[in-house]
Amino acid sequence: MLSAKQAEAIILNLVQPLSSSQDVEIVDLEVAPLRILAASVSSKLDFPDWDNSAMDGYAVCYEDVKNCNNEHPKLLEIVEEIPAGYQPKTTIKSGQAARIFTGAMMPAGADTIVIQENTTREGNQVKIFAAPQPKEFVRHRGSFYRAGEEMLPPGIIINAPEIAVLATAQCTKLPVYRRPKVAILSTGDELITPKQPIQPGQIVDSNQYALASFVTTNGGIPIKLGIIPDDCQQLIKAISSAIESADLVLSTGGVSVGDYDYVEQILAQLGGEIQISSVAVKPGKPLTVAKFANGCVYFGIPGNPVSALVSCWRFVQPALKKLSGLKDNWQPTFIKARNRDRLVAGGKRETYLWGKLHLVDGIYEFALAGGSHSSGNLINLAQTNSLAVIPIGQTEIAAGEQVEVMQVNYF
Ligand SMILES: Nc1nc2c(c(=O)[nH]1)N[C@H]1C(S)=C(S)[C@@H](COP(=O)(O)OP(=O)(O)OC[C@H]3O[C@@H](n4cnc5c(N)ncnc54)[C@H](O)[C@@H]3O)O[C@H]1N2
Ligand code: MOO
Ligand SMILES: [Mg+2]
Repeated sequence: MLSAKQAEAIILNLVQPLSSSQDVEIVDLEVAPLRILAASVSSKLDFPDWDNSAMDGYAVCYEDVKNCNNEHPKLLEIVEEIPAGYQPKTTIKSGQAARIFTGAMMPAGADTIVIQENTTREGNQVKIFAAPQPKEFVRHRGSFYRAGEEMLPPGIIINAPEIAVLATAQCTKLPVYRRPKVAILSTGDELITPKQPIQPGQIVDSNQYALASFVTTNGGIPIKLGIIPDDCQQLIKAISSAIESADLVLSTGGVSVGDYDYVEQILAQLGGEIQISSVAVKPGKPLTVAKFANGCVYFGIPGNPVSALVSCWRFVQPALKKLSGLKDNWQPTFIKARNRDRLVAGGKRETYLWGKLHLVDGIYEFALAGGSHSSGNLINLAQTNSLAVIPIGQTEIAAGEQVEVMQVNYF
């Protein structure tokens, strides 16, 4: 059986990023948060575009004030007042100063700012009590950014800092990758929607909702195709239409060895190349992955609700990230943590136990979710932010020992 790492590598190899020429839409800056930039952004202007003052004080010529101190203050004549947004008119000469405020343009002739705390004002004059450093508190033109250089590279997610940069570049419309389309279907005769009255033997299709939420919070568009009974003809119809309409397909159920588990044979029948039919992980063993000629990658995800979400976190999320145009950081984040509870595993498969990471005095601690760690128990999965990983061959990690933990992150 494939290891989790091998399966991850196969999956990342199967998925190709959206095209930076065809799969792009132009959006307004206001709706750009959490989208992925599809092209490099630059500006025709330097930043800052003119020398300006970083402090409230006086713009002076350094040579005039370089030797002054409390005993020998320097008296300068104030020839102009420069608030932010005002264009200075006067060139500062030796013996002169301009009153200036944070963010205001430096006047010609001056090269240094003296903060007002080191001065006293006497009418039209200012007394300087402390020598500044040469060019102190001047933000020089182009010192943060040179016109024409790349400001933002393609393939990054847009958050508040990037929005600030884009606004500064006056980039009010920008190219982002379209959101990946992810078709979702639940297979199983026993499934009903949360709105239907429940009969004995039936269970609510929670996977459809969980997976749609997972896709949305990972930047994709979920296309919910509903519940498909364990019937070959109906499955063939639903699966082939899913493959035609989406970049990725996620189905749950029907991938194990039961008499009604038809998904893998249907994928092969529809021309899919089966790349993975099981992975040595618990939960999630019967994960089935196929690639279709149109580029669509199909994930046949085990039906148990915990297996379904763990498979999404471990294997679908990297695929979705790569597909979406993100240039790196596709793989989950693994960290070391101190293990609060005793953890046990079967030893035959890499085991994922769900729980919460806490940061205590700068050290991560993993707290196992209470209750059953059955892959059918979705109740104690709520509030999970991480999965403890117990390697193959290991059956126990004692409380207090170090454990590797996979963080369950959203974009
Ligand atoms: N003899 C064996 N039996 C099983 C094996 C095995 O190796 N040998 N593997 C087990 C493992 S591990 C898993 S995981 C499951 C996977 O089963 P399937 O993917 O075929 O899923 P189903 O049989 O259709 O359903 C399993 C379970 O999950 C419930 N389910 C299904 N869909 C949903 C849904 N949309 N929402 C909520 N719950 C759902 C379903 O009712 C079943 O209880 O196979 C084991 N068996
Ligand atoms: O692999 Mo299954 O997901 O153990 O329950
Ligand atoms: Mg089954």
